[in-house]
Amino acid sequence: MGDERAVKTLDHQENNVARDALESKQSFVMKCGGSTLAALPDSFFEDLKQLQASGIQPVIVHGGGPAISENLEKLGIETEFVNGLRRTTEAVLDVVEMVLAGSINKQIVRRIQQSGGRALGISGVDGALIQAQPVANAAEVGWVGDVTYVQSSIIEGITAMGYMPVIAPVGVDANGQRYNINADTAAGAVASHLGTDRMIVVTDVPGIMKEIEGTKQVLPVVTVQQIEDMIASGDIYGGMIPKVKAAVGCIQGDVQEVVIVNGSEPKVLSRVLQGETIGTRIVR
Ligand SMILES: Nc1ncnc2c1ncn2[C@@H]1O[C@H](COP(=O)(O)OP(=O)(O)O)[C@@H](O)[C@H]1O
Ligand SMILES: CC(=O)N[C@@H](CCC(=O)OP(=O)(O)O)C(=O)O
Repeated sequence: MGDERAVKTLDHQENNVARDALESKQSFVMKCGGSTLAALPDSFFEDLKQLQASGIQPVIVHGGGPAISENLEKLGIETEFVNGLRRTTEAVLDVVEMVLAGSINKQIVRRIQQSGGRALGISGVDGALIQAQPVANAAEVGWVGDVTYVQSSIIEGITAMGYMPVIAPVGVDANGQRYNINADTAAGAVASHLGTDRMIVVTDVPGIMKEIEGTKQVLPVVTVQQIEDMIASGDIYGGMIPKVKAAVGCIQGDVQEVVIVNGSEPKVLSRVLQGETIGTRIVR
């Protein structure tokens, strides 16, 4: 066998072709959180299918944090989060890949197919789709990755075949090392590299909320500055932090807006795409 470690670069070709093809059609990236996956009604997937049938190309990136935690617990493997990132040992990484690229990914693909849509599941490892490097605080969190590149020609290939890609957020580097990537971070990177106009983040709350005069209200629009202030004040905390950070990261590029919505709202995706005021829009 040759020295596999000598192969240091991963494929970076043809992304411009992919971008041109996707830009000629309306596409959007949808991130679907583990908090909401099981509760998503059939009507959510029917809406997705209708969008696909009308020629819009959805690209899905999913999470699955609660299912990972459940499986780790069953196996007696300890888990903890450091600033929203799961401390990922080799043993945790095995379970992360098994759950995200296996059961959760296939569950979503099956639900889309049941609604009559066409979906193809893939993880960030396949075709080196999501290329990653260790996060800055890897000494603390272990095998957690930051995205360095997204091989978007693979996404274009899948959509050109008439399927919507369903992507599990596991990354890979040139040495074949796998990384656990926060799903919001992965979705933001996919949206940025594809250059889609919009990313829709589907979660279990109706948007970014703030207490105003004693009542919790959904903010219809927030700017990057407001997000920074709300993180500093503690109004945005926990699982909302990686979402807003991913949003801020991608709206600094080609992505025009990121919308955070509750997946149980009827026809939420098509309503966002039609420009209805729903959830929270994050704008520059
Ligand atoms: N300002 C905020 N507005 C709404 N939700 C918030 C806010 N700050 C923190 N959160 C929390 O973020 C959670 C969503 O993040 P998370 O549980 O990680 O969802 P997902 O699995 O969809 O990624 C909400 O359920 C809520 O507890
Ligand atoms: C590094 C890191 O924390 N990765 C996440 C990946 C899954 C995820 O992000 O799922 P949600 O979108 O459901 O939270 C984890 O291990 O839980």
